[in-house]
Amino acid sequence: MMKPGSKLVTKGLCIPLDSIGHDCTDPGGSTSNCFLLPSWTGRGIFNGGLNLDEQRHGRDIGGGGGRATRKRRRRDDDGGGPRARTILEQLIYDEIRQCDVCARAVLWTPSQERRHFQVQDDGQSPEDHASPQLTSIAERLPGFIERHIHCLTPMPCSFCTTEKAGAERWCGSLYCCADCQIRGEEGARRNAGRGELPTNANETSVASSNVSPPKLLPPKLFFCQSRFLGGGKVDPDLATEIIVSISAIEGRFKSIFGYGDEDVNTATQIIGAEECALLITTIIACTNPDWIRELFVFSSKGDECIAPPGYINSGEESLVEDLWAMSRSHSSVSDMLPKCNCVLGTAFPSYAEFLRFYLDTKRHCVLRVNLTTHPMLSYVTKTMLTPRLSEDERGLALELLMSTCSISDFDRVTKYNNGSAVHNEDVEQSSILRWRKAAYLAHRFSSQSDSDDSQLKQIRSHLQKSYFAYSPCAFRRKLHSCVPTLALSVGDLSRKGEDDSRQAPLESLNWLALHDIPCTDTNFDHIFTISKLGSLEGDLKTRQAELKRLMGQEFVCSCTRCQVEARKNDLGRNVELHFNEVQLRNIADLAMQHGRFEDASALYDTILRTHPRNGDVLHARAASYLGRASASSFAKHGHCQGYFVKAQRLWEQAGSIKECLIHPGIATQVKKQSVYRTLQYCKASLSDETSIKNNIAFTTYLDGRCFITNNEPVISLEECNNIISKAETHADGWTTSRHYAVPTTDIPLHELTEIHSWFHQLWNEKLRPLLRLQFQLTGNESFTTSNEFQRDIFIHDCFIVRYDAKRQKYLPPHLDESTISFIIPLNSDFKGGGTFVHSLGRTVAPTTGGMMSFCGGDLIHSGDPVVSGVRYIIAAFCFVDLVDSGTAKCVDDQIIPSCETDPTFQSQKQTKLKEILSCDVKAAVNQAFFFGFDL
Ligand SMILES: O=C(O)CCC(=O)C(=O)O
Ligand SMILES: [Fe+2]
Repeated sequence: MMKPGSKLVTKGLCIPLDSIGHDCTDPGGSTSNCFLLPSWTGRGIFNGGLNLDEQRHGRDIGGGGGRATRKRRRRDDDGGGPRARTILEQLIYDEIRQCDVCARAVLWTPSQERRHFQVQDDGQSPEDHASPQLTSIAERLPGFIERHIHCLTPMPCSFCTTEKAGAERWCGSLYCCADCQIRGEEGARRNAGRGELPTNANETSVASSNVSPPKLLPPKLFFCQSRFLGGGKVDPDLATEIIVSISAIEGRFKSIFGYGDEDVNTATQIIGAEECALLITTIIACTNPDWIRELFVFSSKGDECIAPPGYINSGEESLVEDLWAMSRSHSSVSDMLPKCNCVLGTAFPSYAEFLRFYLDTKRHCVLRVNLTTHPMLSYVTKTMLTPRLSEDERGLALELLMSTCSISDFDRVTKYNNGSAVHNEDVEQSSILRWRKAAYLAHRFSSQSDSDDSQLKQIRSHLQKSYFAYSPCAFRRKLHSCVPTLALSVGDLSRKGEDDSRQAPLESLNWLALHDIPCTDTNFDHIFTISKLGSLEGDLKTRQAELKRLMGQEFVCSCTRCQVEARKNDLGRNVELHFNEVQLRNIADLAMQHGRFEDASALYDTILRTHPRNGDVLHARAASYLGRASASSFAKHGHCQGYFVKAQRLWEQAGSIKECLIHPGIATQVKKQSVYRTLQYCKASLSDETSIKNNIAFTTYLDGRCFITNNEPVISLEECNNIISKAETHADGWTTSRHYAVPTTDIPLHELTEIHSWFHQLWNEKLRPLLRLQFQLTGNESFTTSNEFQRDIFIHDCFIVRYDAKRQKYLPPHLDESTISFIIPLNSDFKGGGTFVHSLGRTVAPTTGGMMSFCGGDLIHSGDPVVSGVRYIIAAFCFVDLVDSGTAKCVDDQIIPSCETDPTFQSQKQTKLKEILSCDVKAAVNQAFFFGFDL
């Protein structure tokens, strides 16, 4: 803290006007020490929302310079009341200019130097060397100077983050050390030519201060999906810290606006609901400049609701620039909140008016957001072009979509599909996805029975609700990392751990721990990092280039991921790397989430060199093989290039390591291997199998990518009923979150012990030969690399699925993680349902006990909504892979410890396995730890 009485040396001064306005301490609104800021806020200013609109006068600060598209309205009605005419105000008017650094209104001293504050901590009283007027202000308003001395307290530089005494203050909220100050090349380029402000070309300080600070971006608002690894946990002590700091912000929010949770309506009076909704557009847009135009267009809703024409398609002085400028202006909620006072109790008549206010003041507001106009949803409306739906139905579908599908879910589903190999004819998939989903929802709506009315009402009331959203800019000062620990996540904390996250309403923004965050460091800045990149999926070069573009040419990211990737060639080799296991693990897990399985494999291998018995890493390593297996194109290779078999062998070996027994993931895989006899088939000789003839007739669709059996079932009606009854009486009940992106309500077959031997026989005698025949796995060796290998089909996951009109009715469009999937309907006493295959353009449903088989990883399909009754099916994900004569080893065998052969251990293992598998694996998987705050 600066000592009282520190000397303020002002060689020219840049003082954000709004901070002066806020300094007014005159509760009665007397004129003595109030400032009126003419036409600046676009509304009246301080003092309890007193609207001084009519009194606005003064010079046009924009003055024709600055940004061409953002000229301030000039008010020449200079006849304001006495309040407007205090000497002080006049002084200030004379000194108002637009700061060329922060682009806000500032006081400007006659010396016209573009320097900001400098502090000399010599214990002398404040003094202004350059401006008698300001000295005069200082004398009359001691608090005013104090305030700025306070502001000049050495701060961590916003750009390099080192705390430096005498760091300079760029503007209302950015602190920049001298080193960074001269680096803002990007800013300088952008500022060049905006010569409206008084300059003195002969003074070097002018030249150097013509440099804008490097751009700092708000965090990207992205939605974390935990594919294999279930999110992260945060050390409880750290979590408390964050919650404390966040509630402090929230407390500030409440005290500023003077209301608590109960008085939520106040907030909508601040800015109309419509505007709020559009502001969240802005907020989201701020997180990704590339979205802005699109989002603004999509969020247009009639004339009063669109951004003024000048802001769209206006070339280089575009909205994007403005938005970035805004995001630079404030660094914390407490910094920005006081400035919202000026509009307390008012609503903007139109979006244009609001936007003008927003852009002119550059105030990030805490807002109430009405989700009915959420841009994401408008976007959905726009692309929802289904001919099946009438206008009304479309509206209803949209409503229902909003109520049942969180953005994160929407994002996940589309991402999931976009990320996978998709056949050419499915290029329209994303729009199909949207309308298809909407169609389901419309369908669901139209099938609402009377008893569901209350649910509908609930949905409707949910839609009427509006929500608070903090601008992510508030958290802008968090450090960037290409392997961030945090992401902002939308959702309701009270529902954490619930099975169906798709149902979570968008009631809060939370910080989501992307992986475990241990409390190892007292410097939270380094622990809590976010990504400022739009996408983390790029390689080192791409990311560094993008970061330079975003943060300034000098910016070099030195996060662990960048460091590790710079040494990519050393991964997996016997070279000292100096990265710890946790760091490598986080980077590898991120690669898994991105589907960069090769990168992930190399990183896991590196960890396994030093921690060969780490169950988590072995499991993840096997999962990376499986990822590569499902990324292999069946059409191109005809098999998984050995990766499925490698994954299985690794799980087998991991399951034989003492330390790995307690690992639920490995235990499950080992159990599946024994139920589906995966390894037995992997090692079996195929000669006897190829002779199996199948006499089950089927019809071929889509050039051999989809088959449906004709009339003869593969399992009898009695068998179907038996499975249903076994499933319905299964002690552990139905699971709803086994599959990460599009979960079904199901029971895995490996849990239904009573039917294991029946299923094995069915697989061996009917299903496997039939599938081998359909997908030509026999007699077509052109896909294999040598005579040593033959192709075969393996089950990776098989489960009984349950749909009903009241719980899970349908399954959204998706691709399976499989080479081949099959579906066997177990009953027919329901309405609706069936498998919709998008390339076929219709819903297919084999007879009960019949089988539909298809390239699950290539064909988009979905489960049509069940309208009444309950639909049961067996579904399975299978992989086609290469099998050798039974002796092949994984290429990476050397990194895997050998199996324990001790017989005592083997029997302990069996007991332990049973124990693990009887416990609630679901709970173990749902370990993501959320922390944050309700809004
Ligand atoms: O319900 C259906 O017919 C489709 C099921 C499905 O696609 C799946 O479980 O992956
Ligand atoms: Fe599927």
